[in-house]
Amino acid sequence: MADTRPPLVLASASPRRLDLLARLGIVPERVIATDIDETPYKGEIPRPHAARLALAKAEAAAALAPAGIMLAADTVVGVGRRILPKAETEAQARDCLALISGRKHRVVTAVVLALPDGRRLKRVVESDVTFQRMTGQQVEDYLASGEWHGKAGGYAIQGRAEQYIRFISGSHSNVVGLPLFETAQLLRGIGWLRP
Ligand SMILES: Cc1cn([C@H]2C[C@H](O)[C@@H](COP(=O)(O)OP(=O)(O)OP(=O)(O)O)O2)c(=O)[nH]c1=O
Repeated sequence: MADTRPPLVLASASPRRLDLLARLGIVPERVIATDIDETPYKGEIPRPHAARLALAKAEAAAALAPAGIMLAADTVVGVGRRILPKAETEAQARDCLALISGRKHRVVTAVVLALPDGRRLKRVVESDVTFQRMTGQQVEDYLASGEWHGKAGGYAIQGRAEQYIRFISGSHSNVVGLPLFETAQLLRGIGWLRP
């Protein structure tokens, strides 16, 4: 039977999100990389920040592909009320690691669907990640790997950082960048995926 569903557009430049979607059996019709300002507002805390940016990415893509269903997400690493940066320099990554080493932090991913009829659906998912206390040598080794580059909180659970992660509470895919359980639920809710 012909597929009459609106095309699904991934509003993200992240190769990880494409890979995660593939695990739901989904290959988006199109990928639109958005370029929005990701600077937190003054005093903005992780959860509303992630939700605001995911919606902004969805809206930016919807303006380019109004007939499609936009799927956008934003992942933020928070320590308390503080939002850690996407580490662009080694110094930033070092600061992030110093903050998360030996303690628990929160990873928040907001997922937004923007539908052609104007509806906007959102789920915000939180996972807690506990790092062991990293030795100075471990920090140096990790920095030398370069895996921190461009990553929220200065690490990527899907790489060698996982050896320092003692415990995770919540969704692993959420930490990587797209919570698969909730994303599938959203897509089933609009009838795009079979129940
Ligand atoms: C904590 C953590 C973050 N990250 C990364 C994923 C993202 O690159 C980054 C969060 O930034 P995002 O702004 O959510 O995503 P992005 O810049 O990769 O893509 P786009 O904005 O186009 O959707 O942190 C990991 O890959 N693994 C992890 O364990």
